[in-house]
Amino acid sequence: MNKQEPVIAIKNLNHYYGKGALRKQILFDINLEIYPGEIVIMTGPSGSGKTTLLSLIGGLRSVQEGSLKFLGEEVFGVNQNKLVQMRRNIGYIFQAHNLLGFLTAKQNVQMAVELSDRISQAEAMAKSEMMLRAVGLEERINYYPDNLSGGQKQRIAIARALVNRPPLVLADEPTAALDKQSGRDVVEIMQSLAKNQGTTILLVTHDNRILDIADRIIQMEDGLLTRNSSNTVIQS
Ligand SMILES: Nc1ncnc2c1ncn2[C@@H]1O[C@H](COP(=O)(O)OP(=O)(O)OP(=O)(O)O)[C@@H](O)[C@H]1O
Repeated sequence: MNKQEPVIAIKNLNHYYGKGALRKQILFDINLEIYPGEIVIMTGPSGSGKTTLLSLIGGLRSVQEGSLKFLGEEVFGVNQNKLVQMRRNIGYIFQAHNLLGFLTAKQNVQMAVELSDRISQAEAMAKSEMMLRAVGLEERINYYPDNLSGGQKQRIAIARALVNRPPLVLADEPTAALDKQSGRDVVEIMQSLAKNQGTTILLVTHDNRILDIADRIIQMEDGLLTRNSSNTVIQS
């Protein structure tokens, strides 16, 4: 696997918040490579810099210092247009799943297809239905998010993130609001879809119960990457 070109290659990355006397370094000399098809889980205490690193990798913040390559292309120094283009190749799954309440499950997923592809509405609809079936929501495609459980909403968010088959999916605490079983279901769906599509997943979590789905676990502490090793948890 490591012979392939990395999806993400980070070298000597630093990041700061604030200006002047209030400027504070948050990330310190991060070095990290993530390869196609890998599932990487990032753990670490609150405030250690996980979300900051995830948002840099996701093109949601500009890189201030160091090198970050996405699919072989340098992200440091690029303009906002380039960042927007980069985001089209990334699926995002966040804790507050950001579904639009006035759209049904199917319309929420379909919107992501229509935004990124120049395909017909019929095709977009078919793709969305197929994806919602893949996450086990075939009975709920015409429901509005308000009438669905937390786990079901998170599954729509997964369908939306994966429907365009992006090379990279970023997930920030995708199970935080879910009970044990729903959390498990959600990550197993992500895992199997990712393995089928060859998608790379980087997932931030405090949830120790899902560590076994990772190929690799990395840990942040006080802005430093303190662990970067293959997962030794027995895979179920
Ligand atoms: N926009 C911001 N402006 C200033 N400081 C910030 C900003 N965002 C985060 N921070 C600070 O940067 C540090 C790292 O925050 P970050 O959200 O990356 O940590 P985290 O590991 O994701 O935490 P959590 O697990 O609680 O989400 C914290 O000390 C936080 O207070």
